[in-house]
Amino acid sequence: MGLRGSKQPEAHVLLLGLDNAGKSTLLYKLKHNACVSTVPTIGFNVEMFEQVSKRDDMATPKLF
Ligand SMILES: Nc1nc2c(ncn2[C@@H]2O[C@H](COP(=O)(O)OP(=O)(O)OP(=O)(O)O)[C@@H](O)[C@H]2O)c(=O)[nH]1
Ligand SMILES: [Mg+2]
Repeated sequence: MGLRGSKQPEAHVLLLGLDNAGKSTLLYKLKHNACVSTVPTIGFNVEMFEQVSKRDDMATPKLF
């Protein structure tokens, strides 16, 4: 892991919370770096991320 040419490690992340807690908003903010209008999710949302943001990018997250 971490060696040049080696495969990036994969992670599966489960985001849980109460109804209307902001799960979808957070998911799409992280995915698209944009604040999107949401409707209550029926079932669940699945998104794939190609690369995790660098630590510095996440140091001061601004959702709104
Ligand atoms: N003030 C404030 N409102 C937020 C924040 N995050 C989300 N919201 C609002 O909360 C409401 C619900 O957000 P969602 O992301 O749809 O919540 P959810 O957890 O996915 O809801 P369900 O899919 O019904 O479980 C929306 O009106 C958002 O705009 C936040 O950090 N601050
Ligand atoms: Mg939702």
